[in-house]
Amino acid sequence: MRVKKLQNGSDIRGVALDGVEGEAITLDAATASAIGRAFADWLRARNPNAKDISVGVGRDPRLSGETLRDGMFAGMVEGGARVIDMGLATTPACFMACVTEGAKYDGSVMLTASHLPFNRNGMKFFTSEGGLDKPDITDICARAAAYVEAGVGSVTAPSGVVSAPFLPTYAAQLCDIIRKGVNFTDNYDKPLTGMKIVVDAGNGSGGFFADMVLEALGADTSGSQFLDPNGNFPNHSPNPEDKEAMAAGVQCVLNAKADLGIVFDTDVDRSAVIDSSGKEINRNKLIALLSEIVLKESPGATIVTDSVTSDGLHKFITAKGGKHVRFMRGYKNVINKGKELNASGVVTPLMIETSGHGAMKENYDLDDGAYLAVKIIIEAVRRRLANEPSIGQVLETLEEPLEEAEVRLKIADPDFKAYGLNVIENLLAAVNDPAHSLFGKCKPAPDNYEGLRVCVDEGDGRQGWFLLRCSLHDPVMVLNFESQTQCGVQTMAEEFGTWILDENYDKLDGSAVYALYDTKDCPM
Ligand SMILES: O=P(O)(O)OC[C@H]1O[C@H](O)[C@H](O)[C@@H](O)[C@@H]1O
Repeated sequence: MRVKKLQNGSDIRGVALDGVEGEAITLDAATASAIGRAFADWLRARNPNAKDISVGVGRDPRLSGETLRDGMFAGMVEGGARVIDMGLATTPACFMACVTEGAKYDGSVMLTASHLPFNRNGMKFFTSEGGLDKPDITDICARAAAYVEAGVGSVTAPSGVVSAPFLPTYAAQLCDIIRKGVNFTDNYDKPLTGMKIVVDAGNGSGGFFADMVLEALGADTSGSQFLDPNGNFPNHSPNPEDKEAMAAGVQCVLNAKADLGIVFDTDVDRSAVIDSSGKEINRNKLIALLSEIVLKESPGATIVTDSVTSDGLHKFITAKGGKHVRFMRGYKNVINKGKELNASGVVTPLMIETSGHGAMKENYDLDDGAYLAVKIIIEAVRRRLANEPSIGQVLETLEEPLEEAEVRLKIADPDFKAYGLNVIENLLAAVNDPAHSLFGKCKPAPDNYEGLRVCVDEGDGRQGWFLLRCSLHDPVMVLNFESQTQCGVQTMAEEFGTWILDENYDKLDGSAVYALYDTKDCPM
């Protein structure tokens, strides 16, 4: 097993189960044991004087979860740690266990591969300072690789592991936040009485939110769906970016005639909501809604997002008096940028990716889908009682693109990063070259933090854009388009496709972009 290859940015990801052709297991109990021991060592190196190192381990419902957990426990105990089994958990709850009285573990691990298919699994690591960063994971993987090489590491769960489920404590914390947030109702204990809120947890870890939070606060959650944890994810991918998942959530809200619907990803670090009319509030719309909420609390504040957010979102935030920093893709990049701005005195209450990973300064800079849902619920109740327009109506001023598309172009070069950066550099030269006829009326967008975002004048005051960047992890280039014109994406794709053909990029597979214009069907 090549442990170092399992690093995926600030997480660990691998194939943990057989069953998918061509996907051999890369993350087994022995590897988990080595990683567990490495994490215990890493924590000990961080706290050399600590008498005792405690580590909590939680997991999502993946079928490989218990085997990997047992391996981790074995390695951690061999590494001298005291281990606590938190059982079914969410990623943000695992962090909260490091800062909550009564737990306050030195470290925690969440076994999850987010929304990826059933055969994958992975790990996210926390201390009281938040999620570990890329260099920390590199360090842990290097330590683990040495244990794997030396052939040490038991995979049998040690005896005496304490079981201490943390979700009830975490849910009680969320209930308290809602109670304090809506304390203008005369029913402090059950402030959601009279509200119907449904949850679609996609059979991930998020089902607890329906009974332990919403029902505990008096809401009617009947009609909620896929609350039971099931590692086969038999209904839809638990992923608020996924069209099928959102369509299922919309149907759930409409069938139940609910005031609000909430869709979680598997490990609940991401979410989206649906208003009572069935309007999907994910991606740019979710960011807009949360911006509206935080800009009321902190007028003039800065909001950090990833790079693929829409022009409409930028206008929305600035029209509300906020400042928008359109940073890079990658939730850790977005969160770290927000932390950096806050540290330098720039008020930045919200850092959020279009994927639904959203963190707030007031909540430990932690990307927590349940916390975002809590903020939106508080706002929905406030608006209802104040007879203000509903949360869906807030988004009426958010301009939405007429068409949008994302394609991924494979790079067949071992040095794919350098290859991709070179393509981007050449694209910039072509866009800046007035003699270049290819892109006609276009110019680089200001503030490109990654790749190249190109603004395209589509005539009659309309503006589209496309963004070419290197994937954070894969040997691919990612190309996003947004257009305000019918067939505008097709036009931009054709110009881009022609350009890469002219440039003879023999290691860049353009088929996904050609497919956007080979078909005469549009709009997207
Ligand atoms: O660069 P890409 O391949 O599109 O991947 C980007 C994505 O990678 C991971 O999934 C991270 O969790 C996301 O935060 C990030 O947006």
